[in-house]
Amino acid sequence: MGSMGESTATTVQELANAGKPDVPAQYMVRGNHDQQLATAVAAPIPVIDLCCLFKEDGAAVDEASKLRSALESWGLFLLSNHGIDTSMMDGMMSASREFFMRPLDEKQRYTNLIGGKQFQFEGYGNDRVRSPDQILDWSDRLYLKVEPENERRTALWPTHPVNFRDDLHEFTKKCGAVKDNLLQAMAKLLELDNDDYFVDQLGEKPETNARCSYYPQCPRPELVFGLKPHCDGTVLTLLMVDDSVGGLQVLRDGLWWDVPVVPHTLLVIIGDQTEIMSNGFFKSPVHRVVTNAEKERLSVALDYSVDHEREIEPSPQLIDEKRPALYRKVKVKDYIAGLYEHFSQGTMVIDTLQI
Ligand SMILES: O=C(O)CCC(=O)C(=O)O
Ligand SMILES: [Fe+2]
Repeated sequence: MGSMGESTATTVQELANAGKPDVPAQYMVRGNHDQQLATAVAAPIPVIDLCCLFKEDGAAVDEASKLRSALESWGLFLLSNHGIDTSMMDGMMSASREFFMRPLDEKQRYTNLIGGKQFQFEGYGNDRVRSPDQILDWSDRLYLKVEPENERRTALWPTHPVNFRDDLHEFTKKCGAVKDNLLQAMAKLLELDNDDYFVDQLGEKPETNARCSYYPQCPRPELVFGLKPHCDGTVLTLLMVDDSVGGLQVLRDGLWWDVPVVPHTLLVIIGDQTEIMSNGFFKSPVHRVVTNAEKERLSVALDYSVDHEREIEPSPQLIDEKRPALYRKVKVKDYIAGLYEHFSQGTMVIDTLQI
């Protein structure tokens, strides 16, 4: 097991495959976890039709108001008609699934532990362990920076299955267009004078990261998180989830809700950077993944961040006497660093910026 500043050397997949009836204490939720045991209710999360948003008719107006309400309330929504072929989505999901099914020693070639010890963000493995009392998540992950393209560390990109690299490259390209369209639609909703406001804020070297997550079956789902409650620290996340098992939940009004699974939609999750730039008009939701005793689960996410060297702040167009700036200006690099500190402690970094 890892000590301070290291990651765990054991994968969750190995723990799950050992077939023990219990889980190590480090994975068990401690303290106040009454919410963990509560059964969540299916959230009435809307499905937004991307093409419809860009039509020049009444249907577009209705779709935009659906989007506004989703952004102001849930902070996440499902997206249909996004232009990504179902075959490409299925291909990317199965490439990711096949990767996790490869032998452990093969996956370890892409480890996120340099020299078996020192943690780096990219690669295959688990979260960095920062303190002995950190609650660990029941998931393994392959984390890869996909943009800027010239910063890809191809050595960490799996060679098996053989289509993995091409699939991820193509999927990234397609999702990039979806992200730009969404950011334009969001700027329009806020009546910013430039529809490209958010796209421009991304800067010269925006960062996109891919996260393929694998949540093995867990013998103690009532005590163990697949992924502990957090907000995404990005502009937004595009997510493909397993269509055979749920597990993602979102917090609203003090209750946990199940996010419904609709095959071949993309789940869009608003991140903290959008909450800050929109001066809180759009919310970054607290969400988590619960574990399942019978079924393993898989997800593939692309998350989009403003260039780490830039600063973000509420758009001046969204500030007035009635609604002053709600967040301080922050350098994205510092924000992301703070995010991981807070994540391991189970707290929210955005709270530190509130004015
Ligand atoms: O696996 C999922 O459904 C969600 C993953 C997630 O929230 C994240 O990676 O930030
Ligand atoms: Fe997330």
